Amino acid sequence: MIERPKTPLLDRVNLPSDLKALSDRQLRQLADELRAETISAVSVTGGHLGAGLGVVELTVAIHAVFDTPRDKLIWDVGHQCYPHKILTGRRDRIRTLRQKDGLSGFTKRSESPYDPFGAAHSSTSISAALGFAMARELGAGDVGDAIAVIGDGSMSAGMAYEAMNNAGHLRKRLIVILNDNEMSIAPPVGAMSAYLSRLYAGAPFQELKAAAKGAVSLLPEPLQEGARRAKDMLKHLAVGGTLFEEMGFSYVGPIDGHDLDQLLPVLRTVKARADGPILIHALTKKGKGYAPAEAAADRGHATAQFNVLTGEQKKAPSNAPSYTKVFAQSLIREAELDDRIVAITAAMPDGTGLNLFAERFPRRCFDVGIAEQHGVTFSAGLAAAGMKPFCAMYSTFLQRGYDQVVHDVAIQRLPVRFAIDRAGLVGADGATHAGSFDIAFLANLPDFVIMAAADEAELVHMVATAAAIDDRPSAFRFPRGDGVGVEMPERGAPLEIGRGRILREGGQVALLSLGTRLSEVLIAAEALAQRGIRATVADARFAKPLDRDMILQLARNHEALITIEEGAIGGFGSHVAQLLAEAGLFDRGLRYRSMVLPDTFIDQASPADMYATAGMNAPQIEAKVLEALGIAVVGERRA
Ligand SMILES: Cc1ncc(C[n+]2csc(CCOP(=O)(O)OP(=O)(O)O)c2C)c(N)n1
Ligand SMILES: CC(=O)[C@@H](O)[C@H](O)COP(=O)(O)O
Ligand SMILES: [Mg+2]
Repeated sequence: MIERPKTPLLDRVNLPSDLKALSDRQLRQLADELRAETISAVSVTGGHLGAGLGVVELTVAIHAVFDTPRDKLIWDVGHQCYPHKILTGRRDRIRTLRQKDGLSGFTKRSESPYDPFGAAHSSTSISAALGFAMARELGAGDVGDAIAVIGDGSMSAGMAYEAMNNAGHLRKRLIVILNDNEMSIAPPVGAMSAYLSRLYAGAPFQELKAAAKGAVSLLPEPLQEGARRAKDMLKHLAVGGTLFEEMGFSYVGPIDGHDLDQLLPVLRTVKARADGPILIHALTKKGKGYAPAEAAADRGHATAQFNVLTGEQKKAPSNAPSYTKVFAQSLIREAELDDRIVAITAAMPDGTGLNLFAERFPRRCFDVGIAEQHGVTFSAGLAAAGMKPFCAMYSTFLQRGYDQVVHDVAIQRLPVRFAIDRAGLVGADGATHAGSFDIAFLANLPDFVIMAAADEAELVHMVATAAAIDDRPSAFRFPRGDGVGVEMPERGAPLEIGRGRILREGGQVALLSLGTRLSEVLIAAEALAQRGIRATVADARFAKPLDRDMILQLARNHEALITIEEGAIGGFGSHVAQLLAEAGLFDRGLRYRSMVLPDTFIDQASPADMYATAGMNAPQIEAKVLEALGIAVVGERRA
């Protein structure tokens, strides 16, 4: 178990500059304390545990050797940055991680000068670091070294190679640390992952190669002797380069990323001698030093609050299945009937539920790595060849594949089905992971069919509908978390395309909901009834094509029409407004309001709190109706 040292060094460290006074032996002690503090903090807050535990020694070594914040340390994704936050003046707030008004779970420029570049989506670090490096070369600002720390999973994304390609061409000093723990969220896939494993297996080969190049001193001490001995042998051998060297990087490694006796000398040497792009390959263990994390299938990637002694997580009980599970089970049922159905995930098999699909249909499920752009076009290729691809992505990550959605899918009218999980506000991951934009960025594409599930039963039908749409692209969206507990259909029945449904007849005001705000709308309608206001409630089901007949009827037969959706401006409400304007209904005095996410990025909190901030919970819907009808409420408190 984790033991707290008697004289904590961590108490003497507030900023990285405090590390400069510590000996290497003390840095080792500090690393142990930092690991214990990280575990303790995450046990209280929940969050990304395994990745941070894997970089504790790297974090200490980088801050001990380099001069942050002048040197720019850029963590890829940023989910491993908790130890970094503790060492950079944020220890006093570390138990507010991912909470409302607390520290972000990722790096964030507005939070600290030690976070020079924010992240949360992967594979951006080398590009950003190269930007800093070139700004330094051009004399801009007070910029020292630029150091990107990128994981092996994040190395599967095209952006990382685009950046290395550029860096190899520019040939300026740039430090990339490849944090290779042989894990993404799930075990990593792909040829690159296999290549890194071969480099790992070939550690002695690196000694030989370094010897061949006379670069022995760049190796950590324990490897130097072997390399020296190998030198004679090498006189007669030809030694090839790693992929990184072929791309213009010097390559150092692989080294043990938990051994400060290797990390410190390598980083010091690199700091003293690097004169171009250099990649340090560090081997680490995700979850290192905390047995329950090391033993977990995901190596403790993300966790709820937990008991430090047992590792047991505290999870809230639920009476309803998660939307993700309902999607996966529905897709499996459809796929049992149609062997053209295939599923695609970009490194999120568990998060999208496709792990279940893969168990049932291993040959029909593709994990393409963190490669959303490729995943979309790969799906388009499958569709063009007559398959029925379900491309399952989180709303926020689909953003990365937008040109592919437009150029490869929509323009060619290919029937790719986008299963968009984590639609709407997601909670603790905050603004970077909010699924705010997909309705807007898809609904403006000609011929797309776009659905939003109001509850988990609706989701079953939408999966069946998407399976049946074979002549054009389609998408259905659903939120993070559990359903509302409605009765579930035996199996999905395809919906009529572009038809909504009326759930409650009122007559005075019409509330037209798209997605899971429906339950809040129904609560608001009930509260309005208590005031004697009769509200009609409709579920649009489709953001595209719109149910024109239903919407025009609602507009003509009510004093006011209010739309509500879990998406940013420019989505469903804008399309409804366009329809109403074209039909001349504004000229006839219709009171129309559109409730959308506000034009601001909302920081992390619980989803309910975030929706309160967005003004989209039941009391705020009720207030919107009163305002639209011109009814003043005096002396009432509103949530
Ligand atoms: C563009 C994008 N797609 C997917 C994700 C979800 N995601 C977060 S971390 C992660 C795995 C990263 O693996 P790696 O870089 O090896 O870091 P590790 O967790 O192993 O330290 C994934 C897929 C993301 N953050 N960004
Ligand atoms: C860092 C990252 O991008 C993922 O780990 C993400 O936090 C997962 O989110 P879910 O918990 O919604 O699957
Ligand atoms: Mg990894």
